[in-house]
Amino acid sequence: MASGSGSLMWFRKGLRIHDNPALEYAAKGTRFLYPVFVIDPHYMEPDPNAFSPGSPRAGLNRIRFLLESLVDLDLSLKKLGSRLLVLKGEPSEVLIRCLKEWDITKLCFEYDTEPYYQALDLKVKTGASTAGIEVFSPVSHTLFNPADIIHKNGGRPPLSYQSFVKLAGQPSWASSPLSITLSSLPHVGDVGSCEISEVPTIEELGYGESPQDCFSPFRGGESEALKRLRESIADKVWVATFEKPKGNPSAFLKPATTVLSPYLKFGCLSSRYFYQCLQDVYRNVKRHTSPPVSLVGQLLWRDFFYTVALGTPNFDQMRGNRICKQIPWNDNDELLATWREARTGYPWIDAIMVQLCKWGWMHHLARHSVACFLTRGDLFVHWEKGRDVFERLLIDSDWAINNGNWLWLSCSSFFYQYNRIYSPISFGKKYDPNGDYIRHFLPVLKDMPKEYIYEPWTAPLSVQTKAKCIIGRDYPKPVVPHDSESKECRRKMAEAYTLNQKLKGVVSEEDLKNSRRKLEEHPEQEAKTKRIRQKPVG
Ligand SMILES: Cc1cc2nc3c(=O)[nH]c(=O)nc-3n(C[C@H](O)[C@H](O)[C@H](O)COP(=O)(O)OP(=O)(O)OC[C@H]3O[C@@H](n4cnc5c(N)ncnc54)[C@H](O)[C@@H]3O)c2cc1C
Repeated sequence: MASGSGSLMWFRKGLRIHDNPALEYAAKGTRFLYPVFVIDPHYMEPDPNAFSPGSPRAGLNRIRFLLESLVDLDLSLKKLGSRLLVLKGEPSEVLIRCLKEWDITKLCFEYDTEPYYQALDLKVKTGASTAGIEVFSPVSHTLFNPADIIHKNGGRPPLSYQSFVKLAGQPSWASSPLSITLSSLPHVGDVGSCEISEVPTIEELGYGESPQDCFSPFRGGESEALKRLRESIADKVWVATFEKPKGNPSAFLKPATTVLSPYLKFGCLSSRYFYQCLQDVYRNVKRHTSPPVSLVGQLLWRDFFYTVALGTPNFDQMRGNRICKQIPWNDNDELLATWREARTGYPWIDAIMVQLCKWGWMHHLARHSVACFLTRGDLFVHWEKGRDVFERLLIDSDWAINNGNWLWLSCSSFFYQYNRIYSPISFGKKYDPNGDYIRHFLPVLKDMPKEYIYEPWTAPLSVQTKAKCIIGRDYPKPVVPHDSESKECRRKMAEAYTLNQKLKGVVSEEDLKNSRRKLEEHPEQEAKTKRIRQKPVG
């Protein structure tokens, strides 16, 4: 048995010292404090069969970002007289063993709305409570408590941003300053026989040399988050005039938005602290933009999706999800692979997918473009498949926000104007006529003249030869012809919407099969699909 009673602070997200109510409570009135992070092999161990380096659930960039965040947290804890205890294994088993071994009387961790954590936390809470251990699990990942908003709305989540904002009002904590610094923490007690390690390196986790083409420019950790936040808010005019969706999705040397999403995802940055800093800027300028387009408006979008996700059973799938339109998406894995592997033949789409793979982050409108292209715009592939790719590769991958935005972009929920399709050619050209973004992420096209950079298959052979890029050999021809396929997608969406209306959201498997068959039996469409599979256009 270890040296006496103490508190255990279980870090999962919330990888920070500032504004961390669970950590503060854990540190209060205790002799020993055990700050713990459990490495779940399921999340971290390499998957040799994955299409790109990483584990089954996370790409290498996000694993690296997490490890960097843990190293930074450990350093901060050390400055306060403590350290991070890293353990490995199934988290609930590891935790319950530690609680016993260290004679813990108080267990603290941030409340999490994700289904994975809801199930895990229930196991841990039950184990701890049965042993008479106090459990403190405050809501501090979001501005509001999503459960409070659902309660205020009579037990159902608000389904529009406007109604969400109205219900939410001002956050209760906003009027008093948040706890930003801690001067010291209680020591770590005896760790007994528990196997503790330092934060592992990416190599120690079993990943070989990091491939050069998978290296995000964004470093993880609270220190980096606070630095980035300070830099973002230093330009008061920029903050005051911020308006989304305005902004250039192709800006990569200096992105048009804050790139704070991965830090918010892991809780290296408190969304509440971010919110207070923005309010401070607003107080010091004559006028500023407002939700939904302002920066505070972006944080409210985040809370909106957290609230709907918590209150919607099966939020992350089409089947059994009452807010999701039932659409007979195709399961064409070949089409999916061309999209995922940046082989669609549309440089704007492929460059974005390369940025996803290399950086794990892209601008919001770039995400719009590729999500629309995969689903209702061109390929008509199921949004859940695109969601999975984003979920694994984004460094800011966030269960509620990612699913919410895929539902949105595929016109399955929240947004229903399926006639408005992003052109994979003209949309990017509007922002970047020279195609610098494409040239950077797709160097094979770097010498293609600007007239052809968005449609290289239209370049005469002499131009392709001069640019050292023959279409169909060095870079693919378009996987589908956008003009006709987008028309076809609109037709399928119209048909699916009519069916959904008829069925009022209750669709049986049989109905779905029938509707899929109807679409496939359309002779005109069948002929076209065959033509496309055999011979890509261009
Ligand atoms: C298909 C698709 C999938 C997406 N998946 C994710 C995801 O997994 N994780 C994620 O954080 N964002 C996701 N987004 C939302 C958005 O694209 C990113 O939050 C944003 O681009 C992050 O960049 P930023 O931090 O510079 O944003 P900023 O514009 O600087 O906004 C500040 C913060 O507000 C929040 N925010 C901004 N836009 C949104 C939005 N539309 N919905 C919810 N919160 C928002 C983010 O936390 C962001 O960091 C997705 C968007 C699409 C279209």
